[in-house]
Parts: sequence; C-alpha cells; structure tokens
Amino acid sequence: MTHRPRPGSRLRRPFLIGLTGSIGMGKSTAAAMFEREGVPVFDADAEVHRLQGPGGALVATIEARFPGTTGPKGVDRQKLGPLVLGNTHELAALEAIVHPAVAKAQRRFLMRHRARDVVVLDIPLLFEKGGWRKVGAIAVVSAPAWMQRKRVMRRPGMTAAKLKAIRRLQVADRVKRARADFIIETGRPKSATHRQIRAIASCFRAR
Ligand SMILES: CC(C)(COP(=O)(O)OP(=O)(O)OC[C@H]1O[C@@H](n2cnc3c(N)ncnc32)[C@H](O)[C@@H]1O)[C@@H](O)C(=O)NCCC(=O)NCCS
Ligand SMILES: Nc1ncnc2c1ncn2[C@@H]1O[C@H](COP(=O)(O)OP(=O)(O)OP(=O)(O)O)[C@@H](O)[C@H]1O
Repeated sequence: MTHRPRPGSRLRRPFLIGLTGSIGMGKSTAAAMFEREGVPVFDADAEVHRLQGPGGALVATIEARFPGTTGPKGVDRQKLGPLVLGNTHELAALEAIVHPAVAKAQRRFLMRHRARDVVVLDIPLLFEKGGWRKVGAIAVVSAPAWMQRKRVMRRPGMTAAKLKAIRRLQVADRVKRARADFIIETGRPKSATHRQIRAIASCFRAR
C-alpha cells in the first residue's frame, strides 16, 4: 500500500495520521491496534476524561459554569451530558473550556514524539472542528449504521434520544468516508481490521 500526501500537507516529522469516526464506529479499538503496531497515539477523548476526572485541571472551571455537575470523582457525565448534548449554546460553553486544554496536551504529545516517523491523533471531532487541515492523512473508522447503533445502544446510560442528539452533532459517516484517505472497516472481525491497520502503519514507517 502506498500513500501520496494530499497537496498542501507538509512532509514533516512526525507524519500525522488523523483518526476519526462517528460514535461507536471503533476509534478507540483502532487506536489500540495502532499502538500495538508501535505507533504512538494521542487520544483526545482520554485527555478529556483526565481533565474532567478526579483532581482534573478543569473540574473547578466546569463546576463554576455548570453548577452541580461535579463531585469527588470529578465531572459527573450523567449530569453534564444532558445539559449540553442537544443545546448548542451550552455545548459551545463547555467546548470553550475543554478544547484549548486538549490542544495544549496535543502539542505536548507532539513535542514528546517529535523524533518519530509517524503518530496517530485520535480526534473524534477531526472534521467538525477543523483538525483535518493539520494532518497529513485522514483515517476514518466506519461500519454499517445498524452495527453502530447496536454497539452504542449496549452502553450504560445510552438512550435512543441521546444517540439521536449526538449523531446530529457529528458529520455523517458517508461524508467522513468520502473525505477519508483511508477507510478502516470495523464492521468485520477485529483480526481483519488489525491487518488493515498494520498495512497502514507500515506504509508510513521509515518514510
Ligand atoms: C458531553 C459529555 C459530558 C458527554 O459525556 P458522555 O460520557 O455521556 O459521552 P461521550 O464523551 O462518550 O461522548 C459520546 C459521543 O458524543 C461525542 N461528543 C462528545 N462531545 C461532543 C461534541 N462537543 N461535539 C460532537 N460530538 C461530541 C463523542 O465523540 C462520542 O461519540 C462529554 O462528551 C464532554 O465533556 N464533551 C465535551 C468535550 C468534547 O468535545 N469531547 C469530544 C472530543 S475530544
Ligand atoms: N472490527 C472491529 N473494529 C473495531 N471495533 C470493533 C470491531 N468489531 C467489533 N468491535 C467493537 O465495536 C465497539 C467499538 O467501540 P469503540 O469504543 O472502539 O468506538 P469509538 O468509535 O471509540 O466510540 P466513541 O465515539 O463513543 O468514543 C467495541 O465494543 C469493539 O469491541
């Protein structure tokens, strides 16, 4: 497999693969597979969990803007989620608190791995927030919609209404597929997905 970087994207070290996909499509699972192939992964969602978790740097700021949504374990997502998912204004206020801190952590990650050939940035909102412009290649995880729904509805606290609100916030899967440099198919056995990821990783190693 070969890959020609998109016109305008700089050939630099490390080469940045942006990994994205809609809810439940398999980003975290794919990210773990890249790590198993020796490719460092920046996990934006994990960083949000750290910042919002026990003793997290953003807990106090979130409590000040969204009173009653935090406790000893940090942010209580079951309380914060319903206030922001489906409410554009409130979500924008939360994003204004969270996204700059995630961007800072991402810069630290890139500094730490500056000598590597390739790294993966696992960013759920890569298309929605413009991060796609900064990466050399875009990998989209994707599975049939019925499978996505089945996976997501198994999660504790998930409801049809919550899933609908989240899907409305996200660029549609068919649009993501159309804009991808690589589509990582996750509607198949994990071993097949892993083989595909191994091929992608090897194509960027030692460029
Ligand atoms: C709203 C919150 C509290 C809901 O938490 P909860 O644990 O219930 O859901 P979870 O984080 O697993 O998200 C569920 C789905 O919604 C998506 N989602 C989360 N935030 C956003 C957002 N700002 N815009 C679009 N989709 C979003 C996620 O990518 C995921 O697919 C939480 O997602 C949050 O703090 N979001 C703001 C930070 C953010 O933008 N995170 C996503 C990118 S790093
Ligand atoms: N071939 C496959 N590739 C990836 N995931 C798979 C595959 N087959 C089954 N799955 C399952 O699908 C689910 C995907 O969940 P995962 O947490 O990776 O998705 P996500 O895109 O990170 O979700 P979110 O957007 O909510 O953070 C997991 O339970 C995983 O085990």
